[in-house]
Amino acid sequence: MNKNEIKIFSPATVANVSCGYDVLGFCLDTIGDEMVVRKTDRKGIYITKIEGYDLPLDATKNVAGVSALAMIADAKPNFGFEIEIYKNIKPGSGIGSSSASASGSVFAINELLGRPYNKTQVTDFAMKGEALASGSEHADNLAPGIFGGFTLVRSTSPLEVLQLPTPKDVYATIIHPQIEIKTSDARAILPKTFPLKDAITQWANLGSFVHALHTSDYELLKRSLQDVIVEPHRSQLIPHFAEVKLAALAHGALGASISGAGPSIFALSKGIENAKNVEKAMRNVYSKTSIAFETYVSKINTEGIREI
Ligand SMILES: Nc1ncnc2c1ncn2[C@@H]1O[C@H](COP(=O)(O)OP(=O)(O)OP(=O)(O)O)[C@@H](O)[C@H]1O
Ligand SMILES: N[C@@H](CCO)C(=O)O
Repeated sequence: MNKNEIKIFSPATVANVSCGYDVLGFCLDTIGDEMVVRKTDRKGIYITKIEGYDLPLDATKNVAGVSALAMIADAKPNFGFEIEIYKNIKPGSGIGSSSASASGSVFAINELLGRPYNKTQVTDFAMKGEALASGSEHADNLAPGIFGGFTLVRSTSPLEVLQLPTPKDVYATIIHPQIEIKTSDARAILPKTFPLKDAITQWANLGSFVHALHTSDYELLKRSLQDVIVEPHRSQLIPHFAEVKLAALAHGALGASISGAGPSIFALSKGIENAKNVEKAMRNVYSKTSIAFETYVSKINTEGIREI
């Protein structure tokens, strides 16, 4: 018997991970949204409650509704769904706020339907919602949320997601300065073409990063966490980015860069003590400014979205 209602935790995620613009991502554990989804007799998708941030209740204007509508257009159930969203991830934060909603609704509906779709298909429906927020279909926040751990999106059409191994001692530190950067704006400022020598550097780093995950080679991980394509352009949108990055590296981070489209900055470290030292160093930089901020230290969440 399928359930009538489910409550889920939909975690925040870090996309790009320095060397993997639009393809690489990982899943966090200490911050995420909660959602309740229940079956209802009236057909369609109804967002009945949103707490935390001011977002549209209209299902066609909310990423959670858009992905859910795409799923039910395919599944054609003879009932509908009500969605309640309890948001903790600030929209425009760079840690996958829109992605958590777009993937959470379809994960939950798939569970209530008795899991007719596999994780790749769930991600495909979620991409329809994510496109509403960013103006393009990309899955580098969605895939780690749905699959857990580190993921690589080899292709979006057709969608192919590779689940990568998570070395057991890797921890993430996030600093989120409370300014908003819209993903669509951060995408618009990027050049359309790049010098071949930069592309070579970037794909060498991406390949090495994936190899480092497979072999738990922390020194290689450190050398690979570099972005010569996107960071030089987007870092100008984030106050004190260079100081935060330098502070993180000086206090033991393996690497640091912009989380997704920013303004959040992430660092990866070996061991939780290093990750906490990096948090302190990052906080020191912003403490000297008038910009409000939040920080998080998190293990890599290898499960992804889960029922609670
Ligand atoms: N359920 C929702 N949750 C969050 N944002 C939503 C939702 N529905 C619609 N939006 C819109 O999506 C935009 C935020 O998405 P955006 O991709 O810019 O931020 P983000 O998801 O935090 O960033 P990133 O993808 O870089 O991690 C806002 O304009 C917001 O109004
Ligand atoms: N890869 C995306 C992630 C943000 O949604 C970007 O950086 O624009």
